[in-house]
Amino acid sequence: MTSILKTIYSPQDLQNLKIPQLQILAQEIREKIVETVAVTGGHLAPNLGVVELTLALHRVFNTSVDRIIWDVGHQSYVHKLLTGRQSQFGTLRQYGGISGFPRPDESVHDAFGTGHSSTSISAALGMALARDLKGEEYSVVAVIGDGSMTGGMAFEALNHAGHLQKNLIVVLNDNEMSIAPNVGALSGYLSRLRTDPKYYRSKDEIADLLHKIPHGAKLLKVVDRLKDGLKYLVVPGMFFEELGFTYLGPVDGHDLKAVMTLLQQAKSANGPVLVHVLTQKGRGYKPAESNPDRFHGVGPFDVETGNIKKAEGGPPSYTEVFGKTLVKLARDNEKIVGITAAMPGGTGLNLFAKEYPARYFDVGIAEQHAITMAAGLAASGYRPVTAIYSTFMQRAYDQVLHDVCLQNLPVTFALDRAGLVGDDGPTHHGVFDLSFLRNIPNLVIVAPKDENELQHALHTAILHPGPMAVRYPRGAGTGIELDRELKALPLGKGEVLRKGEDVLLLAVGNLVEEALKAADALAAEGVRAAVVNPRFIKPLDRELILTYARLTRNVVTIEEHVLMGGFGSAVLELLESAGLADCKVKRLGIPDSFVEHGKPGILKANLGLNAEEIVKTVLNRSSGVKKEFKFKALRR
Ligand SMILES: Cc1ncc(C[n+]2csc(CCOP(=O)(O)OP(=O)(O)O)c2C)c(N)n1
Ligand SMILES: CC(=O)[C@@H](O)[C@H](O)COP(=O)(O)O
Ligand SMILES: [Mg+2]
Repeated sequence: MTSILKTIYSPQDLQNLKIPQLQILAQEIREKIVETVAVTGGHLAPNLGVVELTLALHRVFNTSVDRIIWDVGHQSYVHKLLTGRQSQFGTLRQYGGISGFPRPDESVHDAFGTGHSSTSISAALGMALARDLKGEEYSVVAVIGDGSMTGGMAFEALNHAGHLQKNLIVVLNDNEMSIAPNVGALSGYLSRLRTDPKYYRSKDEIADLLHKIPHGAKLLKVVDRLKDGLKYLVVPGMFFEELGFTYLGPVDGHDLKAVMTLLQQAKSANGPVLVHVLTQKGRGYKPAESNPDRFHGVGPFDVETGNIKKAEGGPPSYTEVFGKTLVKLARDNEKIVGITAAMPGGTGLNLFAKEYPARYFDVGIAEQHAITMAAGLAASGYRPVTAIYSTFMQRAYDQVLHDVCLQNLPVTFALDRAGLVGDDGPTHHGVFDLSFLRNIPNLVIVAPKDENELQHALHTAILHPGPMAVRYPRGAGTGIELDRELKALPLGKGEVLRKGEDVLLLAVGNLVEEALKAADALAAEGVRAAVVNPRFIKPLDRELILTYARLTRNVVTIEEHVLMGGFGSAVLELLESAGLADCKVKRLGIPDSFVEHGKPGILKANLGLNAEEIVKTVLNRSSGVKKEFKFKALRR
């Protein structure tokens, strides 16, 4: 049988397909996504759940003019397949290939860039306002998941949109899952809408009911004369109705015809409309259906078995070491509480949740709330540990500054995924935290060089009487043996790992290992490089850094972070304050541009952030001429 998918070059090609053909197409799309993501890795389960919804959206709306904004955007693969990117689909999330998120620079059909959650309704409202100001006509649709609907921004936008009464459609894709099962009162409410038969009573049923009771007919007339008639008695989705939205649904999100009908109604309605669509995460691929959490974002896997390909017996991830250490620490300290913003698995806090359910809080996708709630707990004698990815902490800047640091409260910020995360790309690289945290008084920042130092850093943070951020990267640790006993790291003290007089290599976190490799290679070239692990980014080990800066008069800073305001900048500030402004300094890091997606190894090499590039930098600087150099890893 010829493939229908192969005949789809643009959404226009969907218009003449009949429902049975669209259903076959849905099956082909699922197969394409499964076979591709099995190789590239990516957000499998979210996409399998929105196949029919995306087809229906493209049948009812024309994305050459209408705007669809995909919240988070991790569920946009179907949309990409339907909008001219089929031939590039195999390059999904690969270096130089198409992104795993919507990107207006990739296609005119991508109306808005996303990656961080709960932005879609605000962006859609902005577009609706612009449309009306310009006197244009098109539909604006925000597609948002039930998890993303727990984010504060989504509520702020619903509140404003309901007030403005602009034409705007919000499609709520309700699969009862965030990455893990969704949490919160709203989630409970949606579940009641889904399952409680009284919410389904039709207007006719209620009319029948009223006719059966004494004076019911009179009551019916009165109610019908009210502004919104029976709606106030019977309409499901009252919460959204009260916010000023017309609520449509719930509808089975895998019933193409029903979804198209409802979207059509939404399109012709006046004012803001919320369409409640029920979908199944992972739909159509058994391993993902039965384990949607595991298949939310997944690495390469075997299609037949669903087994995820993972290097056996490799070192534990930083995340795992963090999770296990927290469990260990919590055993002796009942004041420790763990907080996640909808990422129990990703942050390793699931381990803590299992051991200490009463001291564990998943707040939903609500980083700002998580931090201020932690401040409240800390102000009441607890030791909250908030485990939030570096990139998502960007959301909570003021909460960190105003609610925690200004009051010098003992909150630990466990910043996972600090550095280049790889395939998720610019929306997710954790390369800004040092710049935005370093300037906040009272805050201590530690960047452990390996997973052993991470466990000690976490212990130190919990003992510290004020706020402390511990930043560590995505993925596997170095494989170093973990000390059995946890020890407190002396605050603001670094360590000398290699003595040398010619150049000082100052690397942050996991790049210390690259600096050591570089020092080995430099020694073979006759260059004596000192390697210092600063460990604390704030406060810096002033004495140690200045001693070696005076000795070498030649400093190279290395960080997987933007150069502006980062660690290298802190070193420059230190040198200047000590009258060493004339010391030679080269800062290696990320220039003033966003880093694309790709494997971290490729990205780091491009940025000069591996041992080989560090050596080249040092040799070229000391000789003053570009010297040929063949890198050979010597030890380690
Ligand atoms: C601000 C922010 N915090 C956390 C995340 C990580 N994250 C990505 S998708 C997701 C769950 C989204 O759930 P939902 O919106 O229901 O989409 P589904 O995957 O269920 O389709 C989370 C927590 C994020 N992208 N942005
Ligand atoms: C879409 C999103 O924000 C998350 O699913 C993210 O991709 C998870 O990243 P990790 O794979 O690093 O946990
Ligand atoms: Mg969901």
